[in-house]
Amino acid sequence: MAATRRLTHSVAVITLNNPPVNALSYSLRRSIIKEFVDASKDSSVEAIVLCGANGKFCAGADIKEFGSTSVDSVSLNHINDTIESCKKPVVAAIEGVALGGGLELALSCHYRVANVQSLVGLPEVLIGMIPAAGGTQRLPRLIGIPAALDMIVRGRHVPATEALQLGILDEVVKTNTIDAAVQMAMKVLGQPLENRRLGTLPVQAIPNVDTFLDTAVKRAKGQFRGAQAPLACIEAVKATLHLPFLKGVENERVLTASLWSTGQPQAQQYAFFSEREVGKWTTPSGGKWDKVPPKPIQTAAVIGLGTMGRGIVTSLSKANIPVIAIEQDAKQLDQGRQAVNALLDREVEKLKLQGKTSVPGNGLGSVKFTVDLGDLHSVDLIIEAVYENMQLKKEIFRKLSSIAKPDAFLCTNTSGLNVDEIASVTNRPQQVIGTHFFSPANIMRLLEVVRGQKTSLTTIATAMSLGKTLGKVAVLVGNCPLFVGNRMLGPYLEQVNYLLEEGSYPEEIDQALEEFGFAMGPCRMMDLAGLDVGWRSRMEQGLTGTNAPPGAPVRQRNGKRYSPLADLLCESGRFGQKTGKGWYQYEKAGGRIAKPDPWVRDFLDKYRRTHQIARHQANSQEIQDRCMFALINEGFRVLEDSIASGPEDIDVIYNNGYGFPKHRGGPMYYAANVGLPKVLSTLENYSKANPDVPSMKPAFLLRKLAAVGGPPIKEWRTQLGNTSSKL
Ligand SMILES: C/C=C(\C)C(=O)SCCNC(=O)CCNC(=O)[C@H](O)C(C)(C)COP(=O)(O)OP(=O)(O)OC[C@H]1O[C@@H](n2cnc3c(N)ncnc32)[C@H](O)[C@@H]1OP(=O)(O)O
Repeated sequence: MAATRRLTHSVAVITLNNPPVNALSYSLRRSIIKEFVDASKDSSVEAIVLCGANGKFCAGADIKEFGSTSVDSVSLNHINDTIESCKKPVVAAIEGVALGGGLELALSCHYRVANVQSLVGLPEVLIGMIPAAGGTQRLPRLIGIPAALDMIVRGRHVPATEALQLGILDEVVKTNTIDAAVQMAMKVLGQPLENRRLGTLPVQAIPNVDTFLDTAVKRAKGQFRGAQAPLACIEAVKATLHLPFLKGVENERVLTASLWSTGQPQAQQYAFFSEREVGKWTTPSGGKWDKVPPKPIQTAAVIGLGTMGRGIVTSLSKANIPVIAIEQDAKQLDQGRQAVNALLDREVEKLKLQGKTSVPGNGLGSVKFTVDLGDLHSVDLIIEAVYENMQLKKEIFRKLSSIAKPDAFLCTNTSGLNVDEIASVTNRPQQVIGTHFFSPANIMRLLEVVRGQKTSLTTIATAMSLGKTLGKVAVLVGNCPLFVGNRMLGPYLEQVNYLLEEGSYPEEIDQALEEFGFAMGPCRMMDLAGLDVGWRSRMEQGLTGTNAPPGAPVRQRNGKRYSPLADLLCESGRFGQKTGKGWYQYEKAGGRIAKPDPWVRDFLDKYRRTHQIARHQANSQEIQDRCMFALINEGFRVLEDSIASGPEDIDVIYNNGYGFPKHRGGPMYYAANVGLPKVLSTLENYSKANPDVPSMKPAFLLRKLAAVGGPPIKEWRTQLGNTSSKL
């Protein structure tokens, strides 16, 4: 990891080289400053170009070095100030990415030339930080407060063409970026540099700036629910209005220290690295991500064009994979076609904004709509996405066995059905795998890849690689009812129901969990998903309806506590958003604006009277603890059963599929942070008082880890040691 220097004409080209992304580690920074100072002193050098090796400019500070106690004598701020004040023109040649400290470095150069394919941005907020190497001070001085604030608070990766329009870049090129930067350096020789030093420029005034910033704070509080970094970003940008540049940079440092003390950056950086770690899957049979090459997927098919199927088709097309989309009859096919086309139109609009419409077909894979399963004879991978019915799925997989080419992969999009049972009806169980997409599938980042007993390593590698191609974060999980995410949701929602029975109202529970940081409280989530889904499943399990055991106590099943509340809502036609009524009332069937419903309050009050339940109104802390610890406890059981290979996998699933607040790291990271002994004792107390709620009985693994003092999360895997593996 070093910066190297060569001379082209009279231009010194300094190349940052620290694979894979030229992160600004301590040693790279030391090397950059040495080469830069040497070049600026060298009389044969008239101008300097900064560029990155391996087609990338720089992805910013080395996140792995954050929090390290080593003395940092070469700060990025020092480098940036040295560059900016250089008397020779300095040009940044941006290829690939200039992110975070990478863009801050480029902003301290006097000119910026970028490749048309490159992305620039200040995404520090996504790892719980602010751009603290002068980014919050230089960018507003360059492009104005509104545009800078938008980029910094959202952490957006901005395509080069947009960055050119914003004024971040001086030139965008399609061919050799470094040559273009050298040309630019030669062209500007002799021109004054004063107005190119962003740190010396005033920030452009905007009308009603205070109102503008207050609105930004309100919006960020609503949108990011408890995350401190977006607010600190606004605070830092605001300082450009009343502090001189150097004081503004000092303020960045103070804000960073204060953020660090909240623990949120550490949690978000754990989440960042966990997302990358889950791609490095292993299996106990010795399979490993870097040993098993995936098969290329040139064509794909999706069976079923309901909500999930439409999103999956769109997702494949977006990744430029030609898709065959299948429905069972002409009417449903037509509905599916219209819906997919509408989704694809939106994608084209987005590509237009990114200036990417010159690619043939707009860079989208073609979609062929058909009702003929026979059309699938030559596709590489088929995703079945019909509704959750085992018999129907088996029937389709039986047919696919004879239709699909022998080496085709068969995927089932299920949120919890047994992948082995589906695979068992095929002539190729080794090529069958579960791909659990999350709705809307063209937007949600999570993909649970569910491995069956007979799934081959090549099939795993191919499904995991497909997930990456689709821009998703794919997590390999074992096959058990409901897999990881939905399985953990069970005990969480059980607590929600018990809290409702005991005296909380839906809006109080939602408020407590939204304050915790969840994107959506559980009652609104159940309304969105449809209360009838769980009701049907409970009927099938014989817990309610005509199959329920005759004479069973209303609030008990098989000796365990049972809440019939959701069944009663469904019996009165309240299925959630789709019927305009559920735990809330909506403006119309299919409406989205949830309003507390006096009917529900009345219903809950009557229910308590009928069952003589003394009202207990839990406060926010109790609601959060009971729901979170129920979720976490099941997470430990998932680990005991080896359904997920580590706590990071669970956290990635929850952060990306269930709206868990990333600034808390994920449920398992949160547990480690709260302290496992505390989680254990809370569960023990609850369990003693409620022996009929087995889901709250502390998991064995939780006890085991708490007994050794609750080690840091990165040490948990070693304790998982001897568990029998289903992966
Ligand atoms: C104050 C704070 C300042 C000044 C900062 O600069 S904070 C850092 C700001 N930068 C970022 O947040 C960028 C983070 N990186 C990314 O968004 C992406 O990695 C990428 C867009 C740069 C590349 O994406 P992709 O091609 O998909 O590759 P991966 O994400 O898988 O990354 C490849 C490996 O590089 C490691 N990596 C990436 N960025 C950093 C970084 N800034 N510091 C340290 N390491 C980084 C990443 O973990 C991958 O590592 P391996 O998994 O391969 O070991």
